[in-house]
Amino acid sequence: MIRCEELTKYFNGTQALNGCSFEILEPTLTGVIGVNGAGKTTLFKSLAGFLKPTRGEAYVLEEPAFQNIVAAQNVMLIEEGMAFYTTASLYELMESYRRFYQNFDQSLAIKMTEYFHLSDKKKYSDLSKGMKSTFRLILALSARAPLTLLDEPTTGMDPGVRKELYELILKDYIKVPRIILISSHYLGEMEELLDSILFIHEGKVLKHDNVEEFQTFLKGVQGPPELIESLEKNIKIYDRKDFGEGIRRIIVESKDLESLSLEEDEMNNLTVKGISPEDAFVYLTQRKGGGIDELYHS
Ligand SMILES: Nc1ncnc2c1ncn2[C@@H]1O[C@H](COP(=O)(O)OP(=O)(O)OP(=O)(O)O)[C@@H](O)[C@H]1O
Repeated sequence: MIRCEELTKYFNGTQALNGCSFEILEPTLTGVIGVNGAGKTTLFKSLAGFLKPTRGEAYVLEEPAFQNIVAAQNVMLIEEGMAFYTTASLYELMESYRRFYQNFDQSLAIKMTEYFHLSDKKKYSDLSKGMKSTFRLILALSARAPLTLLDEPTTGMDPGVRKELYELILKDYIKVPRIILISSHYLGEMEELLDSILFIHEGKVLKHDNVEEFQTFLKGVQGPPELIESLEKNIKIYDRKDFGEGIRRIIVESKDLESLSLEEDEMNNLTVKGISPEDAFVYLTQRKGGGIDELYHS
């Protein structure tokens, strides 16, 4: 239902996407994660047909997305910088979206604005940052578009409202399953909501898998430095920390650890712990070198 084939986008020489390829054929609630500048917004804008690829293609319903009316009518993208008629009331904005999206659920939109105490007579420009995000999300869910792209949907919201909106997204998805992609820096908060994660790094897909895989594919292995050192020689290490007192911890891939087929006495000297997807994301993207400490070395 959506597919990117070697999608590449440069802005005046700046690489935003660089051979990004993946496909999603079934309804899903997928988190799109990546460090600042990884290319998430560019990917969303490409799928929404706003950006002409430099190379490759983004397809929605088998149609190339760029400036394609079929694609546009089936994609709803919300992002912080989206342009609204600033003088229009929330009611007028809802009306204009209702006219464009054939499945727009107006009664749901009205119920949601009432629930979040957003007067539909107010102008969008008069809303607070968090209220603007809430209203954009109301529009996005009410549109019931087959492809719903939520770019940082909880910007400016306090933790309580964020929690309610995650619940809202999940309820709405269960009611009307469709492809919903959510980019967010709050992976830890969203984890329960998602079924899959699309991990973008330097304009490419680094990993696209279900949440369970992200929860299990890295492990922390802790034990005496000599024993850990013997493991390090044979497998890829994502992180290493010496805690003193004869304890060292390394982060490795579960499959690599299994491939070592360690003896029982070796295993008894090691503590193996799971790594959350949020921490896995940090280990996979961390800069090489000494980290922040390095900045303070004279
Ligand atoms: N219109 C533009 N003109 C020039 N460069 C751009 C433009 N849009 C994006 N870029 C560049 O493309 C790269 C990817 O940006 P993008 O906004 O897609 O990243 P992102 O993953 O959404 O980042 P963030 O998490 O900070 O929102 C960045 O280096 C950015 O500076």
